[in-house]
Amino acid sequence: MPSLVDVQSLSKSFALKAPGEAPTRHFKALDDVSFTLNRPQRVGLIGPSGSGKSTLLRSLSGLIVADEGSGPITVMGRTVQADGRLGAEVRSARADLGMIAQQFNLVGRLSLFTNVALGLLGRIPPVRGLFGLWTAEEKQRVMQALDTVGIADKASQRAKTLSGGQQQRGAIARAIVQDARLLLADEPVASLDPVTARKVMELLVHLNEERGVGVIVTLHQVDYAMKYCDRILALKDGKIVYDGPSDGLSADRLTEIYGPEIEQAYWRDPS
Ligand SMILES: Nc1ncnc2c1ncn2[C@@H]1O[C@H](COP(=O)(O)OP(=O)(O)OP(=O)(O)O)[C@@H](O)[C@H]1O
Repeated sequence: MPSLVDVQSLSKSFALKAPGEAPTRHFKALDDVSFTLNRPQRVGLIGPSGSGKSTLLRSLSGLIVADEGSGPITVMGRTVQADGRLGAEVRSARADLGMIAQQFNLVGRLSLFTNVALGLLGRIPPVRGLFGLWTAEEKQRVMQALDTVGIADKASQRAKTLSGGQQQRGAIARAIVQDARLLLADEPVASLDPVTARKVMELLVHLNEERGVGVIVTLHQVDYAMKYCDRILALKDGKIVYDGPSDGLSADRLTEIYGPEIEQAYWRDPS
């Protein structure tokens, strides 16, 4: 069995330049990052602001192309990118990747139902999706996914009229319909209140435990990462400084990783 995701020697540099001037130097946002998920775990990706978390997630999905010489990134054995180029199999690798961002996950003017049904696009002829010609079985699948995340009653509502938490649940339903094997979530609870945030995190745990979906989630709240994830990857200055079980990360180690930002890294869960 190929690993769910494998990242080898991933580096990503950005040019630093003033407007209108040639780049003066390069800055490494990711520096020789390697890790593997051999089974569907819940990985909390943490680290201070600017440590490279989003850059890593975007590299995993092929939205960012890494530096030349970076080793391959594979998802279920298919190459997303290698040596600074997207792989030939990137489209089929993406079919297994679900993505959730902090905001703007859904197309506002489309109904929640249509947004979730768009998760089918990688697996059906595009023209059918374009005209919304879903089969009865597909419609049922969409409604079941909406039911799983608890917002089936909102199916016909335009996405832009949904609350932030409902939109996040819609994005999770879309990943369910897509039958994603790995979910990449970039600060999915950052703009939510603690109660809604908890519900969204619990849905990610459900996806992982009941459906065997691997989850890599960036979180500003270290306590959320420790509570809901079984593995923590901590980044600092673009390097992995911790990769291990959530209960193996001591408060001292966290303070060392976050520095003065540690004060803001906790969102004390009221429960
Ligand atoms: N397109 C870009 N051009 C130049 N620099 C970039 C670009 N994208 C990211 N960076 C830089 O790379 C570093 C890592 O950014 P990234 O967004 O991955 O950090 P992060 O850990 O997700 O931060 P945060 O927690 O604040 O969201 C930062 O210093 C950022 O300014």
